[in-house]
This record gives sequence, structure tokens and C-alpha cells, in this order.
Amino acid sequence: MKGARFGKRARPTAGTQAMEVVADGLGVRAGDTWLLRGVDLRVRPGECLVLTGPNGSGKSTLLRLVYGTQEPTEGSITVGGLSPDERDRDFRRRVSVLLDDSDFFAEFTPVQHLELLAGSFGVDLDVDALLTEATLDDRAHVTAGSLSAGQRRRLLLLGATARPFDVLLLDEPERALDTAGKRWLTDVIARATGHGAAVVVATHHPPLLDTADHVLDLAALAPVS
Ligand SMILES: Nc1ncnc2c1ncn2[C@@H]1O[C@H](COP(=O)(O)OP(=O)(O)OP(=O)(O)O)[C@@H](O)[C@H]1O
Repeated sequence: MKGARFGKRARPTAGTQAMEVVADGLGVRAGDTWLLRGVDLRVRPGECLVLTGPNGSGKSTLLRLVYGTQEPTEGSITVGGLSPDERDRDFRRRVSVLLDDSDFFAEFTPVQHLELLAGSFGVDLDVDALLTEATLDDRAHVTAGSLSAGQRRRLLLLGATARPFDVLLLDEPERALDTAGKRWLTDVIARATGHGAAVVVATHHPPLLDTADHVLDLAALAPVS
């Protein structure tokens, strides 16, 4: 199975193997407090797992564990059979993320961002088509720092999804998006799974639950102690 790709002219360079995300008995403790405990999950290629739960229930923490920015206190997590490691270049080329702290170059335009992305991944992106689809075509040549919050979010989503990947991790991607933007987001996720990616999305946006193969409600986990 091939990795997910976007853009009519994108060519496969990275991420040509399907990857599965598997966690078993995951737990994270900060001081005396367990932020998460007893998390089991399995996301196969082509599947979408939606993480739900109130503020502070551990959704972002779980995504950081999957990306390897944080280590579990107990249990195991593997991505493609290996321990996640965001410092590993091959891992980063196969696992695409939009997390809380994701950012862009404020002085670069959306076109320049996509050209940089294409160069980094060695793919030939259809920049005009991507920007049109994200409704950023009329903002193509202004600096990203002068975009509105929703436009910035669209650019960040393009950055995460217009490149090749086998696993896609999104933390509340719906933030700042208008109704049309949320519909576009749903399409982007459906396309990613359609191309064989394993997708994990933390969200407060109920319609994304409809796109899920699995839902993990962190509020429903056994109370941690
Ligand atoms: N480095 C840390 N040290 C101690 N506590 C932390 C740390 N990071 C997060 N927490 C706590 O862990 C809990 C889970 O936080 P997390 O950001 O994962 O929740 P969330 O479900 O993503 O919340 P939200 O919906 O508000 O984004 C919170 O109570 C938070 O205060």
C-alpha cells in the first residue's frame, strides 16, 4: 500500500510503506499525577482514530507520545513497529503532524511555504490547485504573518497534508476554521485515509466523529490514580 500524497503531480519519494500505530497500557505521570493511564489503541493503515474528551483530558499528551516528543511512564507505543522518535529524520518524513506548537515562517508567502515543502520532500506539488482548494488562492503572495487566524490554520493544514506521509497526527485541526474550512478538513482527512495513511485526530468538532473508524473518549477511561 502506498503512503498518502496530495497534489496531482506529487511523486512518491518518502513513506511508501503502510504504518500502524499501536499502544498498549500507555500511561504518563507528571509528579504524583497520572495524566493518562491504561490507554490501548490500534490504528491500521487507512483508518482514522478520533480522540475526544474535555479540556485537560490528555488528548495532546497522547499525540505527543505518538510523535515521540514525550516518553510514556509505563506501557508501550509503536509506529510502524518502532518507537516513535521525532528527532529521527526518516520518522519525520513518514509521520506528519499538526500539533499545538506547529508554526510557519511569518515572512514567507503561502506559495513560498509550498515550494519549500516540495523541495524538502522532493515532490512536485500543484501549488495553484492546493491553494485554491484551501481557499488561499487570493492570499497566495502575501506574507503568512498577515493572514487571518483561519487562513493561517488552512496554511498549516496544507503544510501537514500536501507532503507525503504514512501517518498523520492532528491536534484540534478545526480551530479557527469556518464552516467551509471544517468541511475541507473532513475531506482532507478522508483523502488521507483513502490513500492508506493512519490518522489520529484530537478534536472538539463532533462531525469529525463521523469520519472516525475508532473513537477514544479519554474521559471514559478508568479514573487514574
Ligand atoms: N508537562 C506537563 N507537566 C505537568 N502537567 C502537564 C504537562 N503537560 C500537560 N499537563 C497536564 O496534563 C493534562 C492533559 O493535558 P493535555 O494538553 O494533554 O489535554 P487536552 O485533552 O489536549 O486538553 P485541551 O482540550 O484543552 O487541548 C492537563 O491537566 C495538563 O495541565
